[in-house]
Amino acid sequence: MLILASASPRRSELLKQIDCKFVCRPTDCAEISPLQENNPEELVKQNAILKATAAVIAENKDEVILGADTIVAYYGQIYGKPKDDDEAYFMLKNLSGHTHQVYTGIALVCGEKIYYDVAVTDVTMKELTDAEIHSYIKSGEPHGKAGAYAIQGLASVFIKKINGCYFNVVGLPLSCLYDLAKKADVKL
Ligand SMILES: Cc1cn([C@H]2C[C@H](O)[C@@H](COP(=O)(O)OP(=O)(O)OP(=O)(O)O)O2)c(=O)[nH]c1=O
Repeated sequence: MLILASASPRRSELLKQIDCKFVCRPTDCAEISPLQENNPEELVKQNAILKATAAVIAENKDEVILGADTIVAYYGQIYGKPKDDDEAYFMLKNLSGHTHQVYTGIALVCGEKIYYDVAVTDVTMKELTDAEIHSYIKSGEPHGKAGAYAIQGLASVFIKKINGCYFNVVGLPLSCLYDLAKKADVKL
């Protein structure tokens, strides 16, 4: 049985999209912050592993547990989920008119073994006016999204170009997960 160690509705939706049977088991584990680890690839890898291992139940040894973590990286800065509207404004103002990277780490815990991988996608955002940013923040969509936007939502009209996996940006790089599951000999 696959366990999704996540509260993200996006991750659930993406797993359903590939007809995967799973159960959600979100945890409240302490994550590593960008202040502790400023390498984006390392940060999402470690947090994906932390989330997956936190969901392990010792007696259920045959479970396979999936954890994931998504962040936005722009010019040496790492943006997670904005804590309030001001931080959302700061992130969107900086991302406006530029190309940034979205990193998602995925980890599969299978008994004693841990398999992991990291996907990265370049996303180019249009130049946004202050009015556009404020009206977008008012929609509430930035809340709970790394980098304060959702490519799959209202922010889709702000996206000029992407290079890499779209599903990675939404929170779960599906082709990367497929390859990792094959490596781990797990059926999705
Ligand atoms: C950039 C971007 C991020 N996101 C979301 C995906 C993730 O849910 C979220 C990043 O936060 P995460 O900390 O990766 O995940 P989460 O807190 O939502 O869920 P959990 O830790 O329980 O697994 O940002 C989008 O939905 N669309 C986007 O375009």
